[in-house]
Amino acid sequence: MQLFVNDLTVMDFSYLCPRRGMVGESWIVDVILDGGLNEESMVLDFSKVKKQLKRLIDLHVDHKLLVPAEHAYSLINHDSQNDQVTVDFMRPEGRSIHLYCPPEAYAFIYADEVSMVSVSQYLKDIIATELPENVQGLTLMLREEVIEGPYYHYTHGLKKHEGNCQRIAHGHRSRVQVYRNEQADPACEQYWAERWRDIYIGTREDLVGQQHLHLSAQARQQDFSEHYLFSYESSQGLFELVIPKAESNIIDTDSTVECLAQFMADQHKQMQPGASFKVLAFEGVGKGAIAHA
Ligand SMILES: Nc1nc2c(c(=O)[nH]1)N=C([C@H](O)[C@H](O)COP(=O)(O)OP(=O)(O)OP(=O)(O)O)CN2
Repeated sequence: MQLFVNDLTVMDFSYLCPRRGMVGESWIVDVILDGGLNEESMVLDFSKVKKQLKRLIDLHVDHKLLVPAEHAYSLINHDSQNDQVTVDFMRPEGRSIHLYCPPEAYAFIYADEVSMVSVSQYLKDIIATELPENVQGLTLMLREEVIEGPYYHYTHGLKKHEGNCQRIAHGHRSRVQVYRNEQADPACEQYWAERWRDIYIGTREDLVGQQHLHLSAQARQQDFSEHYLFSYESSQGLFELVIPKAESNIIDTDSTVECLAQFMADQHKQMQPGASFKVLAFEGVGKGAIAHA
C-alpha cells in the first residue's frame, strides 16, 4: 500500500554552488510512504506523517546553509573549543566564500553538488531511521514552485529573529510583482530578477573589518578588498560571513521581507519620481509583503 502527502512543507535554505556562489532556495516537499497497514488500518496517521516528517526536515535542512561536503572547494573545520564550524568555499578568481557559525547553521551533504537528488537522499537516510516498522519505503519528491513571471534567489540572515531566520546564510526563491501607476510592470519585475539573481542581501550595520573575524589559515591568505565581511551575535551564537561584493547587495535596514518590499518600491520611486509604485515581494512560497512608494 502507498500513502502520499503533497505539499508537506517548504524548505527555505541556501546552498554553496561552485558556479553560482551562495544560492537561496525554496523547495516544496511531497512524500510517498510504502508499507503494510498497522493496527489502525493505516500506513501511518496523516497527522504523524505531517508532524514527524516536517520536524525532521525543519531540523536538518530548513533555514540552513547546505554545503557540498565532497566538492574540492569545500574545506570544513570544527573549532571544538568554541563549538563553531568554519567553512571555506575556495572558488577561484577572488570569489571564495567563508563562514564561521554554530554547527546548527549548516547541513553537510556528502556529495559533490547540492541538488534535489543529493538532498532527497540525505533526508531519506535521516527519516528512514525514524519510521515505524510497518513503513518499508519512503520516496521524497522535491520541486520548485511554478512561477510564471520573474523571480530571484536571495540569501540573508535576520539577526533580531528569535528563531532560525537569525542564521546568516539561509534563503529563498521568490517571486516579485511590481505595479507602476497601478499597472503590472514586467520590466520592473525583470529588473529585480536580474539585480538579485543569486544575491546575498546584507545589512550595512553588520559590516566589520577583517580584524574582527575568526578567519581560517586558508582564508587569511585571501585578498578581501572585493569582499564584504559581516559579523553579528544573536541568541544561537556568533555568525560570520565573507562573500564577494559582486554577489551582494548592501541595504540600510534589516532584510525582512517588509524591508525588502519597501526598498524595492523606494528604488523605483527614486528612478521615476513622477510615478507611483506598489511592490509585492515574496519570501519563498505563498507569503510576503506589500509596499508602496
Ligand atoms: N513578518 C515577517 N516574518 C518573518 C520574516 C519576515 O521577513 N517578515 N522572515 C522570516 C525568516 O526569514 C524565515 O526564513 C521565513 O521562513 P518560514 O519558512 O516562513 O519560517 P517558519 O519556519 O516560521 O515557517 P515554516 O512554514 O514552519 O517553515 C520569519 N518570519
